[in-house]
Amino acid sequence: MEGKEPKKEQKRHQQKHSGPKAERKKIRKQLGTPAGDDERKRNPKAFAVQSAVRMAKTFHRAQDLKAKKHHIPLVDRTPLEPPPIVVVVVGPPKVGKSTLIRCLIKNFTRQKLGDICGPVTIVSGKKRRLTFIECSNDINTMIDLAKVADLVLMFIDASFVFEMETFEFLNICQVHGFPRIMGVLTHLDSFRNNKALRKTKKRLKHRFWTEVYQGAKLFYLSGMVYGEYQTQEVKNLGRFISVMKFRPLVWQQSHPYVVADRMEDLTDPEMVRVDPKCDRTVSLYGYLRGTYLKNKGQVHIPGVGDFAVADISFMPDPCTLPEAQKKRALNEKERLLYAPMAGVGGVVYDKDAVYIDLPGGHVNQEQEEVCPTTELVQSLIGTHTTLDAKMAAGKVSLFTGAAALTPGEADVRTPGEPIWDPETQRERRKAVFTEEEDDDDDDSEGSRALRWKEGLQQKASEAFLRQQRAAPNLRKLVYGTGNVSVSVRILYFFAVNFTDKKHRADGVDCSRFDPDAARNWDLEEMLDSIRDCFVTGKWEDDQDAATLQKEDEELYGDFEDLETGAVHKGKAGKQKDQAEEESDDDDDEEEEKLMVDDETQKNKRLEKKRRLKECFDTEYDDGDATYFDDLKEEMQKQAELNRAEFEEVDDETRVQYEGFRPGMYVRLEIPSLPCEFVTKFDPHYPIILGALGASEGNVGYLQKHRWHNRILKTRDPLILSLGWRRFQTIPLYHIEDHCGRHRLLKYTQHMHCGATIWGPITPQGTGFLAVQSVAGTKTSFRIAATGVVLDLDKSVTIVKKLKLIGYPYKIYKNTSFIKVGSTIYLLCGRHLLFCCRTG
Ligand SMILES: Nc1nc2c(ncn2[C@@H]2O[C@H](COP(=O)(O)OP(=O)(O)OP(=O)(O)O)[C@@H](O)[C@H]2O)c(=O)[nH]1
Repeated sequence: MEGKEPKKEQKRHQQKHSGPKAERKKIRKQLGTPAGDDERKRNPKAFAVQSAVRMAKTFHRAQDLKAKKHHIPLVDRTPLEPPPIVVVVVGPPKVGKSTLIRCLIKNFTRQKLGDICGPVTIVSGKKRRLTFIECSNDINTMIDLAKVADLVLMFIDASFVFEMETFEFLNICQVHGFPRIMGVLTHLDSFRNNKALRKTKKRLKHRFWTEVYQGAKLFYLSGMVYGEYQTQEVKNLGRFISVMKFRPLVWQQSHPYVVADRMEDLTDPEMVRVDPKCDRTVSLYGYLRGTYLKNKGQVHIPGVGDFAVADISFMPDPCTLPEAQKKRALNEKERLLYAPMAGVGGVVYDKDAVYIDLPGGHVNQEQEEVCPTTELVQSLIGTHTTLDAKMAAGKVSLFTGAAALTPGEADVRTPGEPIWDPETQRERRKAVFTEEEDDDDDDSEGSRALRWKEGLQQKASEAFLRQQRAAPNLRKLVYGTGNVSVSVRILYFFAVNFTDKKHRADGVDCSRFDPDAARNWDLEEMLDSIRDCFVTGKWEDDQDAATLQKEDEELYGDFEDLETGAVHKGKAGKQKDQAEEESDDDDDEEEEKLMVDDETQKNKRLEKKRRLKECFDTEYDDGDATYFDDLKEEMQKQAELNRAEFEEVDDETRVQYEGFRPGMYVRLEIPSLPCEFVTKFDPHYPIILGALGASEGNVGYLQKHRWHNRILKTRDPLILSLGWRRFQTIPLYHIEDHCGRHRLLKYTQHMHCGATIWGPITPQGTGFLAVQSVAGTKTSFRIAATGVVLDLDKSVTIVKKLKLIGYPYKIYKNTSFIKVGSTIYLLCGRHLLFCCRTG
């Protein structure tokens, strides 16, 4: 048998079809018992509670998470044809906002759009339309757009990490209801090192999660190809947006509002010629959102004011959803794009104007190729700063890898101060966190080198213990444990204490085999000597195993099932009964009768119980449904009923009954708007029309934002954003005393305090925020305070501390009259009215 042995084919595994194991498997398959269950039964110790404290903690945590998910179900008022979803694209300047909007529009509609000017509406799918709005870094724009956003795409420049704009917008969102927020990381191609990229991604993701919620989506845009983001990444992002679900926000659901995407000046040109500053009549167009809007109401335009609407009418939808329910994707004709402010609208013919969209007219002109001859001229035109400014902005790096220093900041730059970016020619406001330094592994290298010396003694004792446990005890192995007791005291190292020295000296060497000591187990005496060592033996004189077992049976053998009334007898009991039975042969028949009676009674009882349980189940248990589900179902039914009521009626009649419903494309005519609205019109600023009520006194509750680096002073004007409005007001800060009175504060302190302001009536519980100035982006963190409306009251009593010096005029028992100037004050004994200091 040399050399090549024919290759044996491996025997394949044969599945067992019979035997106990196969039977067990079959039963498990039939019952559908999960494998874990079986393991739990087989090895109960492994699954037993190890620590009651940890168990309690885990349980509490699970319950907390469960309870957090519960919320009062909100009525779904989304109309059958909902308005386009407002996607607000936010981020610091030059982070890539316009580029992404352009890419997304191209992805959905196959059209190129040059300048992103005003809202851009597109049909993104069979049932969804999207309105993209780019948010500039003006605080007013940020505040207004946070109120109407359904989805926020938050851009973060990974090469520069977080900037103040991001946190400002997040803070605004927290106050005005929290829309869905998705992070987008750009400039990832600026990382040369893969490890640094991975670390940055991770760090930014966790920081983002802290601000938004754990697990919030963060998209990575890994680089650009020919001035655009990678097609596949844009496609994925687009897909994500098209299927995203939104939770209705309370403020948005309860207020009708329009984000205007078109504006027409209807003022008579003759009037403008005569008086260029005359009030203008303007018509604004947009999708109605939120809830139903009645004709001829009042609307507020943030930044402009309150205006009565002269006329509202609905128009044909310029960006209609596909009519028939389709199974496949949209065809080219259905991929609509509507952006009148950017000059795209197809053919629009209505009351105010006729628009004819010329295809290709809006194609990005900037992206034309730059030929080498014009490159120099182009670069000269593109220069925004002089050489001096560039020199001043230049940076020097003293050591390789060290942070670059500008001339001015060589020694005085504090964290959080604006940083000049010569590439983008702008100041960037980096957000600095204290914990970031802890995370930074590279920085803490030196300190880590010294840290190993901490707690040396404890570490040594732990290591010794570990070693002791792990190493096999050779003494035990060789000499056995029989006659030597060793105690090691751990606290004092190596203080081994042999307590049984004498015993040990006389001990038998168990390492040797002693043939004399071998016992002959065939002898009866030898067996007798160990007979009582077992369970069945007689351990002690008065404790025989057999008698003990008997006693146990007598004690615990009998028991009565209190539910069914049946009596179970132990073995001993039964034997006793048998003896009795034998003696009472005559009563047998009677007993049989009784037994039958017992049986029928038991059955009756069981039947009664079963019926009661059924009744209980039908009343309280509705399968797996809970109260929450019932509530939701009820709301759903009501919503369907409401929808069905006007389903057959045409839009004209319907509008008269229920008002304009959300999702309609409406035109609002507003007379007497200030002329600046038209003359200074900039489509990059959003125009929002929000419906509202009347003005009155208003009291708010306020806390200074911990990031704002100045304290707020009573009577210093503050700009508040409350409801739809932004307005300037003079707050009075106060704090509640132990006796319930409001004491005036000169300055806000680093804690919660009350603020009384004069402002428009807004429902209690509405959030608001305050800024000291809306101009520019100079200050580090612009949001001065955030809070919530606590109370609506015209008259509030705020007391102020007064310091008066006077002399006792008269003293009567516990009361003193003090004279300050010509006024006499009453001073009670218990200092209820005043605090008195004598001296
Ligand atoms: N290398 C690189 N460049 C990018 C990336 N994203 C954007 N850019 C470039 O950054 C520049 C600014 O992009 P924009 O889309 O205009 O940025 P923006 O946020 O709209 O800027 P503003 O409208 O001025 O606030 C463009 O030249 C882009 O090519 C990126 O991920 N990597």
